[in-house]
Amino acid sequence: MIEVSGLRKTYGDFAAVVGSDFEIERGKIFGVVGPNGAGKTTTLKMLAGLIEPTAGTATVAGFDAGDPEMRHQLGFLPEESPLYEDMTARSYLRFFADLYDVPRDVASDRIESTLDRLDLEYRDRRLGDVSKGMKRKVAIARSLVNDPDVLIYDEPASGLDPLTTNSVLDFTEELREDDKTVVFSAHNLYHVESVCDRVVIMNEGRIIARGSVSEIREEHGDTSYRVFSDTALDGTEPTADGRHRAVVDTMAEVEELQDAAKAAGGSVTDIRTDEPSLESIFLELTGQQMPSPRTAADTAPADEPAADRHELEDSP
Ligand SMILES: Nc1ncnc2c1ncn2[C@@H]1O[C@H](COP(=O)(O)OP(=O)(O)OP(=O)(O)O)[C@@H](O)[C@H]1O
Repeated sequence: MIEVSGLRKTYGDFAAVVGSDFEIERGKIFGVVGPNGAGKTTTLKMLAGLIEPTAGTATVAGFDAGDPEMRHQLGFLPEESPLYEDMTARSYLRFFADLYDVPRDVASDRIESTLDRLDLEYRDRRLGDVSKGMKRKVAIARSLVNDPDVLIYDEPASGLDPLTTNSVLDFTEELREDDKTVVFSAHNLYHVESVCDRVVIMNEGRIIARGSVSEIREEHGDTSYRVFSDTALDGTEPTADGRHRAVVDTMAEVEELQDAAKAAGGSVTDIRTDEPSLESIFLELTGQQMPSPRTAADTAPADEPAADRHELEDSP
């Protein structure tokens, strides 16, 4: 559904996106994760045809990104989405449905069912008087008025309270059931962990990791195993409950301990796997702390871009 090859965007001698390659299948949810200034918005805007790549290609639903035909297949949610404050949710969404020439009765059903699924109250209240979370939900509903196949959401859950964040992420996940293809960006891995089929982690314009979150955990984190035996072995320490414990990094070492316990006339009684935390993976990959899960920390001001990105090996 989406194919990206060698996608690059430079501003003068500064590379916002250095050269991305990825593919997204129809009906999948794809996360673009990274700290401030990583190049997420630039990537998403190139996919949506809103900015032109310096090099490389992006194809969406068979069209070049930027082809006006592609726009009919696409719903885009910008990071900041100011709404017409004097309109109500209903009138605002009907207005956008008219712009897309959606027949009135179809639009009405679609809008009401989307707002039901988003659990949006106060549909006839002035948008200037509703909460930030409700505004975000209305902006999400707007992305769906033309029933597009592809949705591109820039930080859909950023800066929202935890309840609304969950509701927006759950809704995003549900779009898969409608066979929508969704690309969305987030500052941290928590926001994408349960929702995305695959993710790319970007830093300083580059994709630095890709796969499912569990694949990324496996590849980039240090899994360790706590092995408990009923016999003292080389490398074990006694525990308070009378057992003996060793901590090892590989399954081969676990097996060695099992063999050693057997040879000593005992056995391994328990093996616990300690998965690497998402924070440690993020820190290792990006050199930056991951913002706390689902908090307003997502709205923290952007860091300065790294200076060394000005020394481009791949300037046009
Ligand atoms: N029009 C522009 N001119 C110059 N530099 C730009 C422009 N747009 C973006 N940049 C720079 O490109 C880099 C990537 O920006 P981008 O908005 O894609 O990052 P991001 O990952 O979406 O960050 P955030 O999480 O803060 O939204 C940033 O350093 C930004 O300052």
